[in-house]
Amino acid sequence: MNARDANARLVIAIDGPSGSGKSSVSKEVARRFGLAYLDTGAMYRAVTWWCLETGVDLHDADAVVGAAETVPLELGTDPDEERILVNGEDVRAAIRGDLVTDHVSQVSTTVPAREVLVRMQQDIIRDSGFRIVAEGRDITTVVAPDADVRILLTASEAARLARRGRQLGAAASSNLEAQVVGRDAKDSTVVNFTQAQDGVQLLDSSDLTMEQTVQGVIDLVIRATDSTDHGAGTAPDETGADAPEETRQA
Ligand SMILES: Nc1ncnc2c1ncn2[C@@H]1O[C@H](COP(=O)(O)OP(=O)(O)OP(=O)(O)O)[C@@H](O)[C@H]1O
Ligand SMILES: Nc1ccn([C@H]2C[C@H](O)[C@@H](COP(=O)(O)O)O2)c(=O)n1
Repeated sequence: MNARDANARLVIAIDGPSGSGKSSVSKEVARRFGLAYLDTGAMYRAVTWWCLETGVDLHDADAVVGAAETVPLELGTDPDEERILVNGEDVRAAIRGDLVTDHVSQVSTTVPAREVLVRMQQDIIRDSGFRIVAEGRDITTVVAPDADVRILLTASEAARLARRGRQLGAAASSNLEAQVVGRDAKDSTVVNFTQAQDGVQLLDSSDLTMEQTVQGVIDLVIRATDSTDHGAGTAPDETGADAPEETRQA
């Protein structure tokens, strides 16, 4: 398999804790390889929003599973155009708000609800023609353990808190540490996204810029998929990233 072949299967699975850069990096990697992009965290958030909206008791596991099974969710996979509709309503902003962020772990720690969402995620990966970057907490281990490239993207707690603080700016909650570190602690009770499992490559982005992290992922993809391309570390399209390394922009 060659990552540059536009028809070849290429499933890239990326897991990691909150604020490690999964979404931003995955979207950019998807653009450069011409792949679809799946934000599985958005699915947990959308189900949480739907439960809150329809008065589902988040402590009632059966009701949460029912909501996961019936949520009228439309999720796009274009890395250039985020599309998340629930019951026809655009929920992109609402699902990132404090209310959903503070409650989402109640859905993500309901194991039978996870099973419903995992099946949906596997369907989306299949429907992409197996040409997709999927990111979350259990993609490398549960959703797509057979992915062509499996990466655990980490960053130190300090780096993740600083990034999330910068990202939210004035909108940052006084609860930021709980929203990042506390949420990871809750989610870690049902999935392991802190240690790389066998066959999963660890990429620590604590001291890397966004571009260096994107390039780090691209290098891992090329190494995993093209044995003749070791060390080339070049991206696959006409953006200039395909040029020899020394001619590319930093
Ligand atoms: N290597 C990096 N260096 C500096 N900033 C980064 C880096 N990677 C990501 N960021 C920034 O950190 C912020 C958080 O990144 P992102 O939302 O992609 O994280 P995430 O892992 O998807 O988080 P979550 O799982 O909570 O959604 C963004 O503003 C992003 O631009
Ligand atoms: N595969 C996944 C994706 C996400 N989650 C949980 C973890 C988070 O608390 C929540 C929202 O994710 P985010 O948007 O912050 O990436 O969903 C999960 O358990 N498994």
